[in-house]
Amino acid sequence: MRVSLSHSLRLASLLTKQKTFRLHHFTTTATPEHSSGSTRDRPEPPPIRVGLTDSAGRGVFATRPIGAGELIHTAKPAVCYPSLNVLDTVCYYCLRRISNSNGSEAQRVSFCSEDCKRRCMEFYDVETKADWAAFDDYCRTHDLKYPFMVKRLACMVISGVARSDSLDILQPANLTSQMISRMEEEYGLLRNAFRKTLISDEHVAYYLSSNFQVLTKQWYIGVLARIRINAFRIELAAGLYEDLLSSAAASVEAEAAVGHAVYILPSFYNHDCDPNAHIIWIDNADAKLKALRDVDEGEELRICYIDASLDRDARQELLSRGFGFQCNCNRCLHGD
Ligand SMILES: C[S@@+](CC[C@H](N)C(=O)[O-])C[C@H]1O[C@@H](n2cnc3c(N)ncnc32)[C@H](O)[C@@H]1O
Repeated sequence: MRVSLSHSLRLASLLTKQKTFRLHHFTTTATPEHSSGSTRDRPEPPPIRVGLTDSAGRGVFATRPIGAGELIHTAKPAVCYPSLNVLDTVCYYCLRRISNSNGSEAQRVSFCSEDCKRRCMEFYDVETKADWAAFDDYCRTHDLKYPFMVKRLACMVISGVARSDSLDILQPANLTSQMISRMEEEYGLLRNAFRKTLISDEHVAYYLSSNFQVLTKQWYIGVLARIRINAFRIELAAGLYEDLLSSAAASVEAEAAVGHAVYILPSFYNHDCDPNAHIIWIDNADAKLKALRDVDEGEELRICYIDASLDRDARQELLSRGFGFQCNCNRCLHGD
């Protein structure tokens, strides 16, 4: 299907806005081999465009032939959060593994570098001023991971380092009334966490007064609905996998998850059970999108959201339950 020009332009403008207001959190770079001469310092835009597909909403298309194994682009998370069981062994900001935890007893989180610490402090300051006991306890008891990302985003918004609408461009999940009720309960705990302690802090109170009112119940539910469909579980591949060409993300032998993250551009990649691209993480939450095979100009780039080695019924069940769609990729259509 041809993409309408007005749609492309509207999307391009939205993406441009996203880039400008969140440069710190959303950057992409093209493969370095394609920069040369005077443009060396200015990375070329990635060889892709976002457009409409026939049957899967928006998708990512190659704007030139892309070779197997080529790094298509990288992406920094819009928001990420470490898995609770590795809180003391990964960087609280970028999710890099750290062998010697440098978190103090009081702080209980660690950073891999001064740079990560500095970036994180922009919003971690706000986080530490609130009382998260009830919120954290609720999430742990109910084995919920995504609300921790909303908690971080809320702190980023209050601190002024992220906009409250920074995930609005992403597709939201359809929510049942049961899901909404639970989110409302979580939201109450989030509000209380801030209410309990922030008022006494002048510095935070200042940010709170200008940024907190946008963090409504609708905001919380909207963000979670987007995280639900677009969050990636991050498993760091060892360095030697950097040049691995032939395995889909789900089949890369990786260590256990270090956390979850949401990105902007990578969220536009649709799913295929026989994908031509994959997303990998080498050192930290920075995502690398790579071509798994030669891709023609104009071809849609798709990644695999799940374990591609599962049988058709299991894949369909997972995709329907987790993402709310019926996969009609060639593999599924041929019953493979
Ligand atoms: C991460 S988003 C991908 C981008 C999305 N198409 C959009 O417009 O923002 C995932 C959603 O895209 C759609 N999708 C992705 N892969 C699909 C597929 N193979 N078949 C049908 N829908 C698909 C589903 O609605 C799914 O919930």
